[in-house]
Parts: sequence; C-alpha cells; structure tokens
Amino acid sequence: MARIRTDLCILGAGSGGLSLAAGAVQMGARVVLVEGHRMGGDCLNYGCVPSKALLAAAKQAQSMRQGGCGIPGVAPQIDYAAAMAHVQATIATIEPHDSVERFEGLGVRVIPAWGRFLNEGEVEAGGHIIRARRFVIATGARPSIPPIPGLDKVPYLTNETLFDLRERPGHLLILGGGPIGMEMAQAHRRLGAEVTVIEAERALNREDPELAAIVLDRLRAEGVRLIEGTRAERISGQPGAVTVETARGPLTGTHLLVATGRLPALDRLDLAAAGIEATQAGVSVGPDLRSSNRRVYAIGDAAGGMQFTHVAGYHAGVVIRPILLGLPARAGTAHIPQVTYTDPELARIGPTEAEARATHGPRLEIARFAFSGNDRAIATGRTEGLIKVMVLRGRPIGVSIAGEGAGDLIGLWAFALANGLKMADIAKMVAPYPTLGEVSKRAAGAYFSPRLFENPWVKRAVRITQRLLP
Ligand SMILES: Cc1cc2nc3c(=O)[nH]c(=O)nc-3n(C[C@H](O)[C@H](O)[C@H](O)COP(=O)(O)OP(=O)(O)OC[C@H]3O[C@@H](n4cnc5c(N)ncnc54)[C@H](O)[C@@H]3O)c2cc1C
Ligand SMILES: NC(=O)c1ccc[n+]([C@@H]2O[C@H](COP(=O)([O-])OP(=O)(O)OC[C@H]3O[C@@H](n4cnc5c(N)ncnc54)[C@H](O)[C@@H]3O)[C@@H](O)[C@H]2O)c1
Repeated sequence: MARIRTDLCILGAGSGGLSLAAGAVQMGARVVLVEGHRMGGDCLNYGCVPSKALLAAAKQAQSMRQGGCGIPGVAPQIDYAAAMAHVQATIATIEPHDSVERFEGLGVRVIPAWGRFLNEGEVEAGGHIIRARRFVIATGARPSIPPIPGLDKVPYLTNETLFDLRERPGHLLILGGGPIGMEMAQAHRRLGAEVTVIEAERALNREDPELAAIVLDRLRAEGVRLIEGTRAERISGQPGAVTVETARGPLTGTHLLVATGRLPALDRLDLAAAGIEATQAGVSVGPDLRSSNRRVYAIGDAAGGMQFTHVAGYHAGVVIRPILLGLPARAGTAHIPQVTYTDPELARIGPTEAEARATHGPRLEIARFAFSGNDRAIATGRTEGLIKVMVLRGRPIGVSIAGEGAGDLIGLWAFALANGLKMADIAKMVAPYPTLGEVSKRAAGAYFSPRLFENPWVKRAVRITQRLLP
C-alpha cells in the first residue's frame, strides 16, 4: 500500500467536500480528496441540478398550456426524453467545474475510491494509506427507504434513478410530500404524467401551513392528487403496475418514487475504528463541527441537521478556519435560508410563525404583505403569494415567502438576519418599481404603519408643527 502524508484529507467530493478542497488548497494546504463515486456528489448528479433543470422544462410546458396576460394557452408537445436530455445537458455543463481535472489543476490530490478509517489518524482508500493532520467527513446522505412490507419486492425509483428515465411515467406514485416529493410531483404533472402523492402527515410539513397552502393549492389545481395523513401499509406489483395499500384504499400507478427523507452516508467509513461517534442523524458534532475524534470534522449532510447544498458550502467555510489557521469557528443555523422550488416557490429563513410564537409568546410581532398588492405581480398575472415576517424587538428573526421568485426574494432577508439588521434597515431601502422585491419593503412598511399612522402622538406632533410652521 502506498502511504500519503498530508495536511487535510476530505472524504466525499460533493458540495461540501469540493468547496473545502478548493478553499484549502488555494490557501496553501496539502489536500487529498477521496471520492468513491461521482465528483459533484448528490447536488450535481442526482439532486439540486437535475431537479431544477426538470422543473424548468416543466415550467416551460405549463406556461404554454396556461397562457396568460391575454395570450391563450396552447397544448404543449411534450417530449419527456428531450426534457431529460435538457437535464443531462445541464449536468454536463456544470460538471467540468467539479471535475477531477479542475481539482488536480488546483493542486488537490484526488483519489477515486471509497475511503474508510483504519484508526484515529489514518484512512485507507484505493490502495493508499492516508495519514493526515485533519480529516473532514463530507460523505453526504442517501435515500432513506422505509420498511414497508413488499417495498423490497417491487421496482421503485429514488432521486438516484429517477433522472435515468427516458419514458414518461403514465402514473407516478410518490411516497413522501417533502421538498423532493412536491418538486417532482409538479415537474411530472406539468410534463403530462398523472401524479399521486401519499404523505404520512401534512405535505411540506416543516413549512408555515398558511404559506404551504398557497403552493399546495396550486399543485392540486394543476391536477396533482395529494393524499395526506395516510401511510403506505403494503406495496405490491411489478414493472408498470405498482399498488400501494393505504387506509384509504389501494392506489395503483405505473411507477413509484420513494421520497421519504435522507439518511447520512456513513456506512462505508468504519467510524468506530477512529473513535468517531455517530447516530442515525449523522456524525455527532458540536457547534464547531468537530467530532469525538478531535482530528476529524463532519460537514454537510453527513453532519446531520439541515440538508442543503448551501449549508454544506457554509460548513466548509466554517471548518477551514480551525483546520488551516487554528482559529475558533462555530456554525449557526438561524441565518440559513431554504427554498422549495415548486411554482410558486416556497422560501423560509428562521422559525415559522407557530415556532416563533411558541418561543417568544406575545412579544412576537408579525408583518405581512400579499403579492396581490404588488404592481409587478399584477402586471405579470402572478398575484398568488404572501410574505410573512416574524419580528422580535424590531428585528426580523424569521421570514416565510410563498410566491413567484420567493427563492430570490429571501436573499435580502438572509442578508438581514446574517448581519443582525433591523426592520428599520429594510424600510430604508428604496426598491426599484415595479419589482417583486417591493414586497419586502412593503412588509417592513406594514410593520411600521400602525406605529406611524395609528399613533396619537405622531398626529399631535404634526398638528402642533403645522400651527408653528410659517
Ligand atoms: C432531489 C434532490 C434535490 C435537491 N435540491 C436541492 C436544492 O435545490 N437546493 C439545496 O440547497 N439542496 C438540495 N438538495 C440537497 C443537496 O443535494 C445536499 O444537501 C448536498 O448535496 C449535500 O452536500 P454534501 O457535500 O454534504 O454531500 P453530497 O453532495 O451528497 O456529496 C457526498 C459525496 O461523498 C461521496 N462518498 C460517500 N461516502 C464516501 C466514502 N466512504 N468515501 C469517499 N466518498 C464517499 C459520495 O459518493 C458523494 O459524491 C437536494 C437533494 C436531492 C436529493
Ligand atoms: N429545494 C431544496 O432545497 C431541496 C429539494 C429536495 C430535497 N432537499 C433536501 O433533501 C432532504 C430530503 O428530502 P425529502 O423530501 O426526501 O425528505 P423530507 O424528510 O423533507 O420529507 C419526507 C416526507 O416523507 C414523509 N414520509 C416519511 N415516511 C413516509 C411513509 N412511510 N409514507 C408516507 N410519507 C412518509 C414525511 O412525513 C415527510 O413529509 C430535504 O429535507 C432537503 O433538506 C432540498
């Protein structure tokens, strides 16, 4: 076995591992990056990128079908294989950025193999023994497959196989109404498939129900059949005919997509050999993302917590400080946004209204503004939408937005929360007219309006001043 000595060994070349490798090598560290499967990880190959590309194709089809602004709709000619070719072309365009060639060009040593710990300070991968000053586990997550009787005997899809389809499913059954389930439900419905979602609780149940309802109403109106509060009890069938038995009766479709959550991918690592503690949720880490083995950190999906590409990238930025410079660093969550890319989009940062009320009680104030009052939304015919801001002592602590462009609109609030800005700072902003961005300013306006317009002291001050002014 060849021996390698290095400063930093990263396991997993997905969103987190790649960000860390690029940053660390360019700052002068010797970096070994171990990847057992595809560079770019889940996000590029089976996650964010293909799902957003398919949603874009579906949105194109829907805008033709729906028409609007005086232009009548037309029946789109949908070629599912062509939509999937667009998905693959999107991946192929982004791929070079995450490639072995690019990282080797930066000076990273890439080992294309699965890695596993041999002891507290060594990893074995592809016939190499890597001894590093620090290790970072960035091995991501994979679909969690629920133990439903019969599921192991039928053909089913996950996000890892869905994008390989070239023939449109006639009727796609989806187990799970989380972000994966709802994004893929809308994409497939708009591309012409029949779609039924079976959700054990409430669809999009981590979101504010009032805002989730805006999205779910739209999906239902487009023909997605949503069966909530129902578990799959037994599954049977064969290719082309899969039946899910539920308390509300059997449901039969041509394909089944399992989207019931994701579990950290730790099984190949032999964590015990390195004294690294973990639970089902992920590697056990403190706020500094350090594991029970002080040489080893975990980032991204492998660290449990929020499963998003931007979180993996953020984690990379957090651990680079102690690893390269010995400086302290802590990862927070209060300023992390998340977006479900249905149409309309659903974006959130911080707690929902119910969560914020449970923590802060009557001290919490809520500012809201509906997209129906935004001139741009009216001009484009996209008036379904709402922004809701949770405010504590003049500062926003949480924001939920459902509506066209919500994922971009949440950016302003992510900036505000990351920098501890106040509602007054948002109110100071002059937003260009007519833009959807005005909804943020109007929400801040809604917060100050009662203070300004319903305040007898303000009225009295104005009357006195008016008497005194020449
Ligand atoms: C369908 C879908 C859509 C999504 N959409 C979004 C979105 O729109 N926005 C968003 O922010 N997030 C989205 N996500 C989540 C996002 O993809 C993940 O949060 C992100 O990829 C996590 O990055 P990571 O670096 O932790 O892991 P990954 O990107 O999964 O990378 C982990 C890598 O580690 C490798 N690996 C695993 N074990 C080993 C080992 N023992 N040795 C060597 N290599 C190993 C894997 O092969 C993989 O390449 C989506 C996920 C899915 C499934
Ligand atoms: N736009 C985005 O940023 C985006 C998109 C997709 C995925 N992701 C990430 O990937 C993660 C995983 O997504 P996901 O949608 O698979 O998981 P999820 O955990 O968010 O949702 C899974 C849903 O499945 C339901 N469920 C679980 N077991 C069930 C069963 N037996 N029968 C019926 N329903 C069942 C749950 O109640 C839940 O609502 C997300 O939490 C998110 O972090 C992000």
